[in-house]
Amino acid sequence: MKVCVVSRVDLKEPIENAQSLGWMLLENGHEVVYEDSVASELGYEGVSLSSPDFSADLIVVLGGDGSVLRAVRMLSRQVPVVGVNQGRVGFLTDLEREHACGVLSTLELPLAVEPRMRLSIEQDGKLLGSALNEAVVVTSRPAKMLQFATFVDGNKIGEFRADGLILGTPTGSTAYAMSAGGPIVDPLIEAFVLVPLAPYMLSSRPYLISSQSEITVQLVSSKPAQLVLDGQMQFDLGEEATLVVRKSLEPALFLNVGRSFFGKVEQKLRLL
Ligand SMILES: NC(=O)c1ccc[n+]([C@@H]2O[C@H](COP(=O)([O-])OP(=O)(O)OC[C@H]3O[C@@H](n4cnc5c(N)ncnc54)[C@H](O)[C@@H]3O)[C@@H](O)[C@H]2O)c1
Ligand SMILES: Nc1ncnc2c1ncn2[C@@H]1O[C@H](COP(=O)(O)OP(=O)(O)OP(=O)(O)O)[C@@H](O)[C@H]1O
Repeated sequence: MKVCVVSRVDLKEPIENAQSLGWMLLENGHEVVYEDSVASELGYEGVSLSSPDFSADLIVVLGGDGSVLRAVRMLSRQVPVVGVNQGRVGFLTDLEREHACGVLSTLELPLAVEPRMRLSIEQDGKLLGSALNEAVVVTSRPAKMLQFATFVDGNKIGEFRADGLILGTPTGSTAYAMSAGGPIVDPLIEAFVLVPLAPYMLSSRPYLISSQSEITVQLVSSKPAQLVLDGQMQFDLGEEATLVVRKSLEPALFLNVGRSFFGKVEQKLRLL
């Protein structure tokens, strides 16, 4: 099996662990490559996840949620990913450090994989990018409200004023959408979660919408706004921008290590 090791590079410990994990995998007969940024820290030649000819059977990410989101985003083509928690929360990292070597040394092909829905976001027919957690539209000017009109398959579902709007996936339902009052969604369900951010109305409810639908978000106000994908990619939206969001044809692929989603909700999110 060919394994690509990715690590956050802002801390020494994950880089050292990436090295020892790589050695352990080699001893177990696997081929090991390192992603460019960690490879350069270790003095190796690395591989780029975004290269069109990148290939691996598995990507092991040492880091937190940001590192997993980053790795999935960089991939030119989705391959199975598993995170080893070296972050604060690590909700998307299914392996804790103490169990990582034990689990990874016993892996064999074919791997058990869980597809995770992603979003595909377009503006004026042009693809802006994909998101595993969410697309957020927020005002560029703090404490100013935006006005949105939202449509599902062309049918208007509402027009409201708010600080912003989150359009998330089940994977993202435990992230920003949760903080904004959205439901926790089992990632085995495929759906969009639409949650307004601080809507200016007496009552507002989040929506759970079929993944087969096409969602349109229209900025009615002409105030400056930004689109942020997974907290990592930012776009300035022009006046009265219209975004179309669909289910991406390429889901992220998470290695299934048998960790219960609801167990993680209890262990990692109850006492944040
Ligand atoms: N108020 C909020 O809750 C809020 C605000 C901004 C961004 N975010 C989230 O941060 C994500 C980016 O993560 P980052 O680590 O690069 O940024 P970050 O460093 O700002 O941390 C965001 C926090 O959200 C957690 N998180 C991220 N994805 C998660 C998921 N799917 N389930 C549960 N927890 C999750 C991370 O562990 C981290 O503690 C964005 O996609 C967004 O969902 C949350
Ligand atoms: N290989 C990398 N190269 C450069 N920056 C990286 C790399 N991996 C991660 N980062 C950045 O390092 C920072 C910390 O990463 P990460 O989100 O994984 O840890 P955390 O915030 O401690 O954990 P969590 O998100 O689980 O709470 C983030 O800003 C992330 O984008």
